[in-house]
Amino acid sequence: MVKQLNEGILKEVIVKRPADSYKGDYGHVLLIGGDKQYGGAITMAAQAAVSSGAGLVTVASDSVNRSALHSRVPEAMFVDWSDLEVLMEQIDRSDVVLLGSGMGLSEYAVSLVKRVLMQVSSKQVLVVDGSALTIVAQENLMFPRETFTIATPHQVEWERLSKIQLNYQHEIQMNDVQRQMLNIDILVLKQHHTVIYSSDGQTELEQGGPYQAVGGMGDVLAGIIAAFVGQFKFNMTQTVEAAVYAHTALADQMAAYNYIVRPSLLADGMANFMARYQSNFD
Ligand SMILES: NC(=O)C1=CN([C@@H]2O[C@H](COP(=O)(O)OP(=O)(O)OC[C@H]3O[C@@H](n4cnc5c(N)ncnc54)[C@H](OP(=O)(O)O)[C@@H]3O)[C@@H](O)[C@H]2O)[C@@H](O)CC1
Ligand SMILES: Nc1ncnc2c1ncn2[C@@H]1O[C@H](COP(=O)(O)OP(=O)(O)O)[C@@H](O)[C@H]1O
Ligand SMILES: [Mg+2]
Repeated sequence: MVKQLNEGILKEVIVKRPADSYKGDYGHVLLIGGDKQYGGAITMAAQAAVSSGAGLVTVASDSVNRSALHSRVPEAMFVDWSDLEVLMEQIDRSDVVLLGSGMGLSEYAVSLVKRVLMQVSSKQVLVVDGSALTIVAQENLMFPRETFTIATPHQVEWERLSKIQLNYQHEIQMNDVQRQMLNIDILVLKQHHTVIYSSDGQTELEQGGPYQAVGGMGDVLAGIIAAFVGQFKFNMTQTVEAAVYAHTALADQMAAYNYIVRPSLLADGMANFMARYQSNFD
């Protein structure tokens, strides 16, 4: 049976911060993506990660994106992704690695995806989005068994990965079998009513609408998920459910007075949204 997500998940997961905590308690998130064409995608993911409470955010991207990223998200650190030695050190030091938003499909991107999948260990949580999903499918790669892996495909990315055609993706059982075969711990199958698959079962999101059909909306979701799993020491499935619910609940609120929801504004609105839904709020 597919459960429906509701607002209760936010109060379960988004807790008030202890007074004596510091940035190291809230996760070091490394975002790898953004080629010469898609710098905006990784910038929006970084914006979302910072605004959703990640303690430390580092972006590894094509060097062409450095100043644009810093002008929008000065909180984020930057690594040129062509410096593999530094990048591998950054992976070892991070709690969460988000791979793929705006990464593109170049030969270098393919080699980088292979390298990152080899480097991550049981110490990191891996979030795989966008082009990295297409690369994994095209190159017949496997997600690493020892690393907790969250994949966030839209339906065509899922078709490439799972070989399940779009028309058959309502078959819950079939998607779950493919999830397990691919070593994906949590599958966020994005669509009009997004479904989350994990060993805890399936949950569906009833909220959301076409005002979210804007390029970058998925990149922002990936950044929110990465920040949530980096900071909330809670059941992993529920943490991802809270991230998915928060992303769309805020979009619904913004759509009350906007024809479409700009992903970058949604990213910036997350800190305010989380303050309004945190539990133990005095
Ligand atoms: N500002 C930036 O930098 C941005 C950068 N971005 C980055 O771009 C990279 C490529 O990602 P992508 O999703 O744009 O392209 P891809 O994986 O080829 O899939 C599209 C193909 O699938 C088809 N399609 C059919 N149904 C669909 C559905 N429900 N949902 C989606 N697609 C559907 C669609 O059909 P068509 O629309 O052509 O008829 C088309 O043939 C990725 O790394 C991403 O992060 C973007 O986030 C945008 C903002
Ligand atoms: N009509 C819709 N109803 C509900 N959610 C939508 C709709 N269209 C898009 N979305 C949401 O927007 C996001 C789009 O993700 P994705 O296709 O990866 O975008 P991008 O790669 O451009 O950032 C997903 O979270 C998806 O569920
Ligand atoms: Mg996407």
